[in-house]
Amino acid sequence: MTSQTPHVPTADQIRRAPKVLLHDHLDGGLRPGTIIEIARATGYDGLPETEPDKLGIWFREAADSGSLERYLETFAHTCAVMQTREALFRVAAECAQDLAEDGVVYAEVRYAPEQHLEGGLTLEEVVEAVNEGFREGERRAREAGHRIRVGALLTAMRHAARALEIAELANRYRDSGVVGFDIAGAEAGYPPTRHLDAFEYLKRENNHFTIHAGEAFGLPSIWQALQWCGADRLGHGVRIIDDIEVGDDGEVRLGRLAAYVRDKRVPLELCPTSNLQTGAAASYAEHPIGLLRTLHFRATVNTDNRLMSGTSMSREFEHLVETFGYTLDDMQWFTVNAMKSAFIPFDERLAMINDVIKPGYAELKSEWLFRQTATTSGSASTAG
Ligand SMILES: O=c1[nH]cnc2c1ncn2[C@H]1C[C@H](O)[C@@H](CO)O1
Ligand SMILES: [Zn+2]
Repeated sequence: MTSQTPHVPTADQIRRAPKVLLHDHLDGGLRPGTIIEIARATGYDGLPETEPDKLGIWFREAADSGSLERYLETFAHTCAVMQTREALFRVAAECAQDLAEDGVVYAEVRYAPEQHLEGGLTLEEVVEAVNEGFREGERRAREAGHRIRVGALLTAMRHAARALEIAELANRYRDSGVVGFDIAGAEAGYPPTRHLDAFEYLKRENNHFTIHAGEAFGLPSIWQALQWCGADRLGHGVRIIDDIEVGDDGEVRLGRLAAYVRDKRVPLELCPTSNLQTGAAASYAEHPIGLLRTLHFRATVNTDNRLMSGTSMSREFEHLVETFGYTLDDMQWFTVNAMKSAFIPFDERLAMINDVIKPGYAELKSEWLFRQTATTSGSASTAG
């Protein structure tokens, strides 16, 4: 009987389960206490709160605006305290530590180097400081008994005009810590094709990129990202739901674009909580991730901005487990999907799946079985 019962994970098991994160912004994941300390040290006096708990709440509430543009305004404060080598190193190291502590075993963390030049750093110095911070965070995590690998994605801001330069930067550091490229920022009015030269350059270099598309703007943005720009993955891509029809009888019909995304196994970097804040979805229950998982799209679960959303990988999964009744098998499915879609070489992805992810879930499932057996025999003996 127990073997047919789904393994619904506890909060502790969700935290200990190996998780893979493809979409997380470095400037969206700072510890509130770190923001306050760096602001004091560097003389930034624009913070709306100076006590860590209150500042954390402020970010969550300010980001909870229902619009991507207003959500993005909060990054002025995090970027303001990420303008020196020391600050970038610290933020990156703490990011790797926090993710490892949360059970993330592989992460691709993105940031826009062009937003960290106000203190006089060069683009190269920014990338090197962040890379060194990630290595330090990985080392500290190892010391604390956690295993994590972090790769950087370099983002270009879509309203600016530095995408080719940032793409070239990503290509220069591809063998030293940078695994790919991305564009982010306000989507409406800034279509991906504005930066076609950067994407074409990366394709000629056989490099990888993802594009924020289908978050605040719908199908045309996704279509451009895939068919004009050649994106390997979609940042969000949640609005692909607009091309899926579910009839009253439950019959599902995919439009041409949705069919292409599913047939080609295009990875969707879904970020449920972030979508609730920017208005892309009304509730967890109504979030397209439920249907996309049922239809076997290459869906992955992500945090987007842990500070602005007050979230973590574990919390995202907690919401999904609570809403959709997901089991350890579902968690493993999302995690393997993410690992398959990472930008590191195939053999390294495979090794992560076979040596870390599958054994990790197998262990949790056997724990679960043990617990069930103990409970059943316990109740049997009481009854008897
Ligand atoms: O969800 C997002 N959509 C578009 N842009 C975003 C999102 N989250 C963060 N950004 C922007 C703000 C950051 O300053 C920038 C680089 O990480 O990327
Ligand atoms: Zn994002």
